[in-house]
Parts: sequence; structure tokens; C-alpha cells
Amino acid sequence: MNGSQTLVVKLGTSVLTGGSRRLNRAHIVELVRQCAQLQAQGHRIVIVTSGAIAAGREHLDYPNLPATIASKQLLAAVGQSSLIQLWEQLFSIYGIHIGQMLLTRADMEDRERFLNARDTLRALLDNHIVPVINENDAVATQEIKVGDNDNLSALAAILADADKLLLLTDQPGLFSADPRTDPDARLIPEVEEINDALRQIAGGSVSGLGTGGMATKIQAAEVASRAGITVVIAAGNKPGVIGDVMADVSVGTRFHAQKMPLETRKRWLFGPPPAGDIIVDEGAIKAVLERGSSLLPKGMVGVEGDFSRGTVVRIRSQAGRDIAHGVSRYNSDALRMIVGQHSQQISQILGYEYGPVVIHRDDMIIR
Ligand SMILES: Nc1ncnc2c1ncn2[C@@H]1O[C@H](COP(=O)(O)OP(=O)(O)O)[C@@H](O)[C@H]1O
Ligand SMILES: N[C@@H](CCC(=O)OP(=O)(O)O)C(=O)O
Repeated sequence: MNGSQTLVVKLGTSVLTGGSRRLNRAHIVELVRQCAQLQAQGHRIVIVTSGAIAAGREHLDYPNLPATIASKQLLAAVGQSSLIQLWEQLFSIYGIHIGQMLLTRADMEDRERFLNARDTLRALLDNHIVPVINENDAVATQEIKVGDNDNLSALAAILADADKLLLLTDQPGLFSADPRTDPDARLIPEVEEINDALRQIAGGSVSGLGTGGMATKIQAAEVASRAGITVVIAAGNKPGVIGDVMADVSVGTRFHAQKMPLETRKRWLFGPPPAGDIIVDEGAIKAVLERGSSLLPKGMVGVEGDFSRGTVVRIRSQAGRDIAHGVSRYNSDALRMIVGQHSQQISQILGYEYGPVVIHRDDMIIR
């Protein structure tokens, strides 16, 4: 549908519990209703949900546990299942299916895992299933976790190729100081640029429910806005807030998406030097350079080097000309088997497939 947008909605523990010790079902169903309405209009919605730890506490009737990481992981393991059941129940009221994705930082930093997560997310969205994402708290160690769902939602927004990221919390937006402690704090409606002065006004969470407060929301806004995604921080209990953000009605604090988003997104994928070469014919060079096409197996004439799926490789001509660099959707062994073949043959030859293209145009930088 024309004008269809992808929106990632992050709901903090503060929103899901309404500041109480239990999940506020009546409030969550209202947010689900807004999401269902937007999905019916052709938009794509991704939910990033906190609340597993709070749900675990509620489910186990507020147990007396030592203040350790293991206790939090225990609570998250118990609570995540109640939490996902709740999302499932509430979306089913509107006949919408959900798909659970539990991620860690490791899923974003390893290229192959990044691509796998991105494929799953896209497949869910293509099939009108709402992805419901949380950090995999039960297994995430200090080294591999994102640590807070604000930053996780920014990564999810990049994965989903989102237009907008909405961080719903218990305040109307970002204030000039923490409104809980400073009665003179004013709402900041627009942020053009995130700088040190702005970072300083954002404090941590004082409610004891959330993780990170406004500080992690600003970090998330920085990551997402640099990737060309508009970010809004707003109150979860503001009537019609999700629809307002989708319709660009002024609400909460809006961070402008930065320019040249595609290149920034691509750069996020790149970094290491190419791990191998894909040699292509003249037809493929024309398609890539003149028509901005993805690279298909048909245009390949050879593969050099050993690399895994998700690795950055060079596309070059038979004469050795550097054409483009891009993320290969297949490993080098698989590519050697499908050199020169039609895309329809891929699954027959390999016994599996990751789609018809070898390197997608969105994952490619022309040299
Ligand atoms: N400059 C600020 N503007 C608004 N809120 C702030 C600011 N600095 C700190 N905060 C605090 O951040 C809290 C929201 O973050 P947090 O408790 O982590 O909630 P969530 O569960 O929604 O992520 C607010 O309740 C507020 O006390
Ligand atoms: N993953 C954790 C939430 C972590 C988090 O960032 O919480 P919040 O600040 O409330 O968004 C959970 O499900 O309890």
C-alpha cells in the first residue's frame, strides 16, 4: 500500500505496569487497539516490550530473592512466558498473530546472525504478523546483552528498516530536567541534534521499575536517528499516541532523522575489508551500476576466497575492476555451486535458500 510505514513501538516497564507492581492489562489492550488500527490501514508494526522481570515478580507473587543477576534472570525466564501470552491474547482480540523474538547484542554484531534476525523480522512483517521483541534476559550475560530495551529498540528499528521509532514511557517526553525532581522542567518538543548538553539533562530511572531512564532513550534516539529513523519519546497513556506519531501530529519529543540514511545504514553493516571476491559478467555489471539492481547468481562467473554468509565481499569484473562491496547472502561454497544459475534453481541445487539474490542492493556500496 502507498504511504505504508514501519513503526517500532517500545513499551517500557513504566508503561506496562502504569507504575504499579503488576501489568496493567486494561492499559495494554488500548495500545494494542491502536496498533491493530494502524495495521488495518496497511502499516507495519513491531513491538519491543519490556516487563518480563515485572511479570515474573507478579507471577511468583513477589518472591524474596537475593539482589543478584541470577535472580533477575530467573524472574525474566518466568515472566517472559506470561508476558508473551498476554501480548498473544490481546492481539488475538483483533485477529492478529504475533511472533516472539528474543535477541541479544550478539545477534546484531555477528553478520550472519544479524541477517538471520533481519530475515525473520521481515518474513513476519510480510505475513502481517506482529513481531514482539524483548532481550533474551534469561541467557544474556553482561558481555552479550544490550542491557536496556531503549537501545534494543533502536537496533530492532534498524533490523526492521523502520521509518519511525516510538519510545513510550511514563513521562510526556524529554524534559529540560527530570520532572520528578525539578518542578521547573519543561518539555522539549523537537531535537535537531543530540549533543553533550542534551545528554546531561537526561537522568537515570528513579522509579525502580525501568532500566536506564532518559539517558538510554537518548542513546537509542542517537543510534536510530543516525540511521535515518525518526524517533519520538512520548507518554504511553496519552490517548491516540501511536496514531498521532504515525500521522506526524506533534506529540512528546521528536528527534529528526538524519540525512543520507541509506548510506549510514549500509555503513553500519560494513567495516571489515572484503573477505573474498565474486567475479561477475558484463550484464551483471550493467545491472548493478546502471539499474541499481541486486546481484543474482546468473551474473556470477566465479568466486574467490572462503567466507561465510553475511560477510562483506567484493564484486569485481573479469578484468579485475572493483565494482561494488556488499554483504553476501550465501557462503562461498554455496555460491560456487550456484554460479551462473537461475535464481529459481537455488533451492534445488543447495537444498535450501536465502532468497533469489546473492547480494541485495540495500546491502551494497558501489565503488
Ligand atoms: N530529562 C528528563 N526528562 C524526562 N524524564 C526523565 C529525565 N531524566 C530522567 N527522567 C526519568 O526517566 C524516567 C523514564 O525512564 P524509565 O524509568 O527507564 O522508564 P521506562 O520503563 O519507560 O524505560 C522518568 O520516569 C523520569 O523520572
Ligand atoms: N528486558 C527487561 C527490561 C529492560 C528495560 O530496559 O526496561 P525498561 O527501561 O522498562 O524499558 C524486561 O523485560 O524486564
